[in-house]
Amino acid sequence: MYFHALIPFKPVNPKTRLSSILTQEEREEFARIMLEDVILAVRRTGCSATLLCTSKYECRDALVAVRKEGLNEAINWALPQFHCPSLIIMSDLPMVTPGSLQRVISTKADMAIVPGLGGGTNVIFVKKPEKFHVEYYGFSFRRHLQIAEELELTVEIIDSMRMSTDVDEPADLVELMIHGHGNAREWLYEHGFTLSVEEGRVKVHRDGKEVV
Ligand SMILES: Nc1nc2c(ncn2[C@@H]2O[C@H](COP(=O)(O)OP(=O)(O)OP(=O)(O)O)[C@@H](O)[C@H]2O)c(=O)[nH]1
Ligand SMILES: C[C@H](OP(=O)(O)O)C(=O)O
Repeated sequence: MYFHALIPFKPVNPKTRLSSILTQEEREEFARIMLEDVILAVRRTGCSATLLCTSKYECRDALVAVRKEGLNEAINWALPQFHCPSLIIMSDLPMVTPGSLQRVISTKADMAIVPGLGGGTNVIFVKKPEKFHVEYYGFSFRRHLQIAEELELTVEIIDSMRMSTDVDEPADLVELMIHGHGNAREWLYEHGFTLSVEEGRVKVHRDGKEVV
């Protein structure tokens, strides 16, 4: 099946919730590397990708549309232009694999959705994107199910640790450092992050100092 992926991406000052452990320059580099891991997984499923970027961005492996409006507005601008099954996937899912995406795109339902940690939405696959719209932020997972119900779409909810773990908060690094496989995980180790076990709990250190 041919399908297309939309990946929203904020290249400048991204991942502010990681500001306590990464400088702005590091967050920009880390966000870019997570995005590259996501693009690689998407392309390995045979899918092409378009980035919806808030500012100018060079990418060899995807088309880039610069959209300065907010996340919802950018995606809702793009959706009606796609006349094939479409994937909307966040750029901060560096644990995603082609196999986990394959489960999403092979759904028999009209739509598949993967929740994010804390009520968000990490992946949506919709067979008729021109009819759909998104409402991210807050309890967006519930809102996207409501939108599907209003449109009378059948929905498959996909239970996947790899795709549900978006890297937002310092504590999310633990999962990436344990279960990651790509360049984002490598980047953390190369930049001095390590794991240790103290009093039965897994902790993250950077250059010997506990950060999580
Ligand atoms: N096109 C577009 N994408 C966005 C925008 N804000 C965030 N994104 C992307 O949307 C996805 C989810 O965003 P967040 O998890 O909130 O990422 P973030 O805004 O970089 O992180 P925080 O500053 O910690 O909230 C990521 O792929 C971001 O790169 C925006 O205003 N426009
Ligand atoms: C965009 C938002 O992401 P979060 O802020 O939960 O990472 C959401 O999934 O609705």
